[in-house]
Amino acid sequence: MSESIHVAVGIIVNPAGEILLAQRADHRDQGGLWEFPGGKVEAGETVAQALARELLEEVGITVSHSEPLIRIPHDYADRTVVLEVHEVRAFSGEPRGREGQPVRWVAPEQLSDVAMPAANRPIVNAVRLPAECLITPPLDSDEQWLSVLKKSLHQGVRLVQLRLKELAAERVDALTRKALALCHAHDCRVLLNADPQQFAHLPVDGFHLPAGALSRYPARPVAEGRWLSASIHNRAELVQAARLGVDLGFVAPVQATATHPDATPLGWAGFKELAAAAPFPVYALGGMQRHDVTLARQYGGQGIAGIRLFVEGED
Ligand SMILES: Nc1nc2c([nH]c(=O)n2[C@H]2C[C@H](O)[C@@H](COP(=O)(O)OP(=O)(O)OP(=O)(O)O)O2)c(=O)[nH]1
Ligand SMILES: [Mg+2]
Repeated sequence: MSESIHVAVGIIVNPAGEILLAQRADHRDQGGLWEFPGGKVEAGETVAQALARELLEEVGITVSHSEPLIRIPHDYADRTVVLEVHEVRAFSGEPRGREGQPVRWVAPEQLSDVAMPAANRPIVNAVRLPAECLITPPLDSDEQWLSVLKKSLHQGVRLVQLRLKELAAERVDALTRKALALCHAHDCRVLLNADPQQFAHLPVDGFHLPAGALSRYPARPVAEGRWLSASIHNRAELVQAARLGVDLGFVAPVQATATHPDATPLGWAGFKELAAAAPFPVYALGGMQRHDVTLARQYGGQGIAGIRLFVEGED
């Protein structure tokens, strides 16, 4: 295969939280589809430099600061691209299509309805997902479990993975419904760690699959429009998760953790390698503290996840 094409892609966010899209001209590859402005990284340029140059050329804005969001390798039939996606919130100038292309602002929740190149699906997921995810602790009592959830919601969590292992189906059902009522009142999305087919009737936002379950499904077991996430500990599981078309992954353990004392930590270097290869956003899991979010982003992750993230004084 020929060498991959590095592309600097800008998620330009306005003060209302909307994202700028531009339409590719019909005669170009991916013609007629909507894209995030950007273009090829030229020899000798950093991604940030290429992005600043492309955004000035294409939409007439001057970038003051950009932050890496996600890196997506993607094979098209005729070429391989690596999209280096940065978020741009600090810029001057009013964006306009300087090459005659139509541009428009779109709310993050509406991005999934726009026709975009295939490589953009994980980018849209990364834009829509928060930087922190709570995983619920082992269940001692319903009250204790729900109180951790409430406390975390008050601290701003916007994504929760409900872990209700080894419970009877009726208990999973009842607790999930209680958690959903709390979470949705706080605009927090809910992933249920349970069999997606068995619990398809629950109005959760998505399902989470443990790594050991990935090989059990011949195809994505969750309809489009609902999230699918997976636990990933190594390259082989990452490949399985990609085969199923998961939307997000939890890579673990990044650091030593009390819940899995026998597992060998990946370290940030191991996390970085898996994050770079993942064609979807990944959270760092295992021994995370809230301030690790900066490191996780730096190493190519979407952010951090953990059971004790929002409980003060613990890791
Ligand atoms: N800019 C941009 N490119 C994307 C997106 N999604 C996606 O698959 N691509 C692909 C399409 C192209 O093969 C490649 C980007 O190249 P480009 O055509 O924008 O490059 P460029 O601005 O430097 O244009 P040119 O001067 O080479 O014509 O990446 C996206 O959201 N934004
Ligand atoms: Mg371009």
